[in-house]
Amino acid sequence: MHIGCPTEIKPQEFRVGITPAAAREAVSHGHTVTMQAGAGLGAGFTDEDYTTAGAQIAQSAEEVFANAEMIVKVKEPQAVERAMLRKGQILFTYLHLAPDPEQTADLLKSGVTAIAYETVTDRNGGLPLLAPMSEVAGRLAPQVGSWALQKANGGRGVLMGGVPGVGPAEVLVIGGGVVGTQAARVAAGMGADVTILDRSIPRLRYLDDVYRGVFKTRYASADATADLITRADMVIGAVLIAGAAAPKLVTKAQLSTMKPGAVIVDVAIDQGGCFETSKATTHQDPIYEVDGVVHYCVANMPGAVARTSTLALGNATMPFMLALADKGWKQACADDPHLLEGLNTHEGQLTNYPVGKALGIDVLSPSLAIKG
Ligand SMILES: NC(=O)C1=CN([C@@H]2O[C@H](COP(=O)(O)OP(=O)(O)OC[C@H]3O[C@@H](n4cnc5c(N)ncnc54)[C@H](O)[C@@H]3O)[C@@H](O)[C@H]2O)C=CC1
Ligand SMILES: CC(=O)C(=O)O
Ligand SMILES: [Mg+2]
Repeated sequence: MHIGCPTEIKPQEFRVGITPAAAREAVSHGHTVTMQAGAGLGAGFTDEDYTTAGAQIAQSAEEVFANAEMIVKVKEPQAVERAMLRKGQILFTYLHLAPDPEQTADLLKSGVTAIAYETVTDRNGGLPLLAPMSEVAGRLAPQVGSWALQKANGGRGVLMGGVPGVGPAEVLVIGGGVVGTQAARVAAGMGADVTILDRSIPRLRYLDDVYRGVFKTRYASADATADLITRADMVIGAVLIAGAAAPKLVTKAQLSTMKPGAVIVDVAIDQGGCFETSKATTHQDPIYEVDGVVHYCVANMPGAVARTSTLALGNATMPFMLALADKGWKQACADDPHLLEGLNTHEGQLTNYPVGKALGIDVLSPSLAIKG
């Protein structure tokens, strides 16, 4: 199969969809890999690293999109990229369609067969292609949040760990999955007083057992959320219902109950965000203020640490990319029901139920799509 990997064009996105190691494996399986010139530079990989691995270099994105049977990327295709997709082509990348009707309409119109990293599952109920980036974003969240807490950035001027005689920052993490756990670990490591809220009691039990008091856990009732946000210096949004639009857990009216200069880091922004006042921002202009509360809502946080993120994402996507290339998407998805859950669009039809529900679009069952 001819696999193509363009340079990411989302603002300040420095990751790349294929590492030289993944290119080498694909070539050793008999596939052709074409990288857009310079695609790996932001992550520290030169064109020579790719040609040494057996890949070819194309001078433009147009050339990559025109020739590849499968496009492997990181972020959702931007409008100019969507215009280059076609029926019969596979797109393997993050999509986050539930909060994005425009992108969904374009993908359906193109006829492309789109497999979204974030809805591929594993046998433990996890999301193996989201998890590595959730680990990165979770570990970054207290780091960017503590920067936003500084006075010059509009924050309360509170130091995460406090100092002897002065208490630490209070950090509330809503959602104790991959992002939430990593965020809580790092915030606690910085010396903050951390509480995790989750709706899953088994998950709270696991966190309590494993972390033994490094942070506190609370059940995420609306009452507990309303109470804890009034005390927090930083609130990190980390909930997910796979594929679906994020539930709004803090309303605009509730912001006035928070401390002036408190910081919200809404990591769940890529699924629409879990604060009513969240809107996606970029690394170039990451924060804004609503009712005295600083909001950080960057939808591609891992792009900030592109080298680490590219290596972690590449490790996770490679076996799936190889299966798609070796067998073709229909056989690969027929053999692996977890990969089939990644199928979001095929030949003009939506094939993911939570996305269909969020957008009010009829869904073709993915198991019928592979038979068609
Ligand atoms: N902004 C960015 O750059 C990035 C964003 N993300 C996003 O972060 C979000 C979280 O991802 P993961 O941690 O991997 O998901 P996960 O599935 O591991 O964890 C989500 C947690 O939220 C909990 N939850 C669901 N509804 C809840 C509610 N109403 N109240 C409290 N808890 C609730 C679940 O029980 C689960 O423990 C996703 O939207 C993901 O796409 C991930 C990576 C990068
Ligand atoms: C998960 C995601 O959206 C990202 O890594 O950018
Ligand atoms: Mg996005």
